[in-house]
Amino acid sequence: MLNQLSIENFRNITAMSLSLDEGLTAFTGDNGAGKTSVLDAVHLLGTGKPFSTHRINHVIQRESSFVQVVGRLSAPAKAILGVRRDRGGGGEARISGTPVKTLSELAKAMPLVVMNAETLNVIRDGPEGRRKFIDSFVFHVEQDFAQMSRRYQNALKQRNALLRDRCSSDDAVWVRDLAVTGELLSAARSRAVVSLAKALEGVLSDVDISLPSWKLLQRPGWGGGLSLYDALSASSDSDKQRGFTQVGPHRGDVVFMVEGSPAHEVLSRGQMRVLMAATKLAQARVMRRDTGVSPLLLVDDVAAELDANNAAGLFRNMVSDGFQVLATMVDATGASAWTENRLSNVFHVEHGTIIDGN
Ligand SMILES: Nc1ncnc2c1ncn2[C@@H]1O[C@H](COP(=O)(O)OP(=O)(O)OP(=O)(O)O)[C@@H](O)[C@H]1O
Repeated sequence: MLNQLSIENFRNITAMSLSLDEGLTAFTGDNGAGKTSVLDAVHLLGTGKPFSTHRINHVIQRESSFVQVVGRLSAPAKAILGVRRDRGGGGEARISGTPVKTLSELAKAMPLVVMNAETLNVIRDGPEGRRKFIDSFVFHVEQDFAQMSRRYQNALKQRNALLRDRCSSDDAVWVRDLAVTGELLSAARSRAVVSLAKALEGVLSDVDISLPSWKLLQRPGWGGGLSLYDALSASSDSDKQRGFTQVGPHRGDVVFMVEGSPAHEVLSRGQMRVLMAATKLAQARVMRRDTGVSPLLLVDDVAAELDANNAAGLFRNMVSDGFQVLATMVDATGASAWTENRLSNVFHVEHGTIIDGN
């Protein structure tokens, strides 16, 4: 659990220090007050990167040369996490004073699940967001996934560089590496999809969301019942002509099917967001079950994306499941009722400052 948080120079937050509790903590305030920035700063602390942008300079406060976030954890182990990023590109991340070797150490120390407009719209948006979603989930539940994924991405980069430079005669070693690591990645995604679908059934019934008959499917990124090695060989001439690798898990997808069709053809936008919010809660449940560590839920303005009943059901379940939840909302009138008065704190934010907490 995250007990204490200090943020320096993050967007419009010059300096903020907070004590946090278990259960639901709400950040309220007007548009542009700095609510999302608090959650995004926690994301920087847990992953080394903000969720709002790929460019760290965009979140470093104007006129400042660095951003820094420090958090004190009481569980799964007592630890102090600290991340500092500099405008010039430098920075460091530490866990209890020791510099981390890879940012994934932060994610293991403080696993996060993010629900925001971007993550709730992945069913409607392109496959890249869905791959990112499933991979960030697999990363937590499968030990070797990060290493395997890095090896696959490296082989892909090397082979694509050869294909681009028309030197593909030398690509055999990379094709073998792609085939081996790609099959393993795909199998890991497949296992994740099965456990996610099972947990999602539970969430839908707990929250009382009814959907027409649905399935969650993994598309591996190559077809025809071939091994990846055979698919890469079959696509080799075409890859050489086009200058890039056209088959493999980097072209895979995770698709919700509803009544036999892709969900985005059948469901309303709101229904897709509800389904995805439920899927994120399912993800949190599986992460806790499989790793023994409760993820921290960052829930950004989700009440605005869902109808009152579904929002109430989801928040009630997040809290009764025992997750620590940090959520932004314009005001907290609904939140207290949703959580049956177990709202642990409300911080009112104005101009990047907490002006009221209770
Ligand atoms: N690099 C920066 N330096 C200073 N201020 C910034 C920087 N980047 C963004 N801001 C400002 O930070 C403020 C905080 O935005 P944030 O998204 O946290 O607001 P919010 O309270 O979540 O609002 P909303 O309800 O509209 O989502 C915005 O007013 C934005 O203009």
